[in-house]
Amino acid sequence: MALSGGHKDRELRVHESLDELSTDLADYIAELSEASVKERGVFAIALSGGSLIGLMGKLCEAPYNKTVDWAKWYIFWADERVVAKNHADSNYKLAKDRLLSKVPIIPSHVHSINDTVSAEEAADDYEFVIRQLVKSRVISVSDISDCPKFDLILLGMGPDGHVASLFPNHSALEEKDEWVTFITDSPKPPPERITFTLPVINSASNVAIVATGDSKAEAVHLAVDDVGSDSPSVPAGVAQPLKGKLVWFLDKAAASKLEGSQFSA
Ligand SMILES: O=C(O)[C@H](O)[C@@H](O)[C@H](O)[C@H](O)COP(=O)(O)O
Repeated sequence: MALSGGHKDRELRVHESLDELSTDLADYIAELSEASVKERGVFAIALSGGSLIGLMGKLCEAPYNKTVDWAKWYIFWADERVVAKNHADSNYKLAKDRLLSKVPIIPSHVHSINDTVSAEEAADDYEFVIRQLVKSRVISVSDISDCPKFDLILLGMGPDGHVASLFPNHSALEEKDEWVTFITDSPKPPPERITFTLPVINSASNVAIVATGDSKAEAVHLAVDDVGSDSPSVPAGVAQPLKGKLVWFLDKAAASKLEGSQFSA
C-alpha cells in the first residue's frame, strides 16, 4: 500500500516497490485518459525519456491494453534529444520500442520532433506543430497564460533535480516567451536537446514527476520540502502547475530524505 501525503494541488505517492509504483502509475494515467476523453474527446499526453518509460510498461498489459481508448491519444515529448529517430539516445525510439508499438495508437497522433534539422530549428518546428494542434483544440489552451494546456505531462527527474531538459542554473529555465526551447550544452549527454519551457509545464492540467532510487533522494528533498531560499533549489521544485495538479511518484529510496518521519527509510 502506498503512503500518500500532500498539500494544495500537490500529492506525494510513496511506494514500497517499483512493481507497486508501476501499477499505480498505469492506473493514474488510465484514469486521466478516461476523464480527458470523456470531457474533450482526446487525451494529449507528453512523455519524457529515461526510466519513466520502463515504469509505464504496465499500460501495455491487461487490463489497460484493452480498456484505454488508445485511438484518442495524442503523444508529444516534453523533451527530446536531437538525434535521429532510430538512434539509441532518442526518447522517441525508447517510447516506441517499449510502449507505443505495443498498443493501438494511431501513428499520425504521435508527434515526434523533426530529426533532420538543427536543435534550434527542431524546437521552432515543434512549437509550430503544437500551435496548430492548439488551434484545432487537440491540445487545450490555458485560460491563465497563452500556453498550451496538456492533459498530462510526464516527467522523470535526474539526480541533479532536472526535469524535461531544464537543468539547474541553465538559462533555458528562465525562458518565458517560447513554448519549446533548445539547448546545445546538456550536462547529461547527448548535449543537444529540445525541451518544453516552464510556462508550458506549469500550464498543464496534470504533471507527474516519477523518481526512484537513492540517487534521487537529495533532489526530491530539495524539490518537495520547504527548504528555504538559502538552500539550492532544483528545477523539479519549480514544476508546479498553476491551476493543475502535480503528483510525485516515488519509491521509498527516493523518498528517504523527505522531511517527516512517515517517508523516512
Ligand atoms: O532526455 C532525458 O534524459 C529525459 O527526458 C530526462 O528528463 C529524464 O527523464 C531524466 O533525466 C530522468 O532520467 P532517469 O529516470 O533515467 O534518471
